[in-house]
Amino acid sequence: MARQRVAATATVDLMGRMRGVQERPAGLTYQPELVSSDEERLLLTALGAMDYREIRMHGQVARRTVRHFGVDYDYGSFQLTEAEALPVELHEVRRRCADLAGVAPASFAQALVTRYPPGAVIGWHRDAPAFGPTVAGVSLGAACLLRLRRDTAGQRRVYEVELAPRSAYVLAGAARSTWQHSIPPVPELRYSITFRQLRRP
Ligand SMILES: O=C(O)CCC(=O)C(=O)O
Ligand SMILES: [Fe+2]
Repeated sequence: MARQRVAATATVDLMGRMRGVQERPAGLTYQPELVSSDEERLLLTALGAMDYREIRMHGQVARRTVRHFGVDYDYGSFQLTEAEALPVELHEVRRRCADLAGVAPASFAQALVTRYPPGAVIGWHRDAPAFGPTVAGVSLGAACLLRLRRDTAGQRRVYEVELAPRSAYVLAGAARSTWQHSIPPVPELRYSITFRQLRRP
């Protein structure tokens, strides 16, 4: 989603550990096994058959590709537009994410499917402010790391969680509004389905 430019300081040390003081972000929820292996297979089949669109930001094409449902997001103009409805295969996973997040399923107006081929990343960002205070995501395929960081009075706070296949996470509260997050290169093909609310005017 929209990202904010940050100072180019090294994120990890030579051992690949994040630099900074460990702190668990308030508002971060992690739930393993949100979907079963059988459900994951069906979802991967459905997602594998979809078409994806490239993301071009600042003239660069990202390795990851995306498909939006409900509400589309233009990465160049930051505009939201209506997109095709959520396919029926994704209704149950949206319901479970909404349960986990404690929101109404229909409030997740947008579903973003992201396809990460091996080596694809998402850089440091906060999700666009046009979206509401709760974001939830499901991971399918390869595991990856979700990194979080925030800077306070000259001190960087960091946190890292492994996103196992079939797991879900919620970013709410400070984890959504204050912390930035990123995903370092994924080892194998991974998909995420992330759900967002629209901010009320
Ligand atoms: O792939 C994910 O789980 C996270 C993606 C993400 O941070 C985003 O689309 O804003
Ligand atoms: Fe994000």
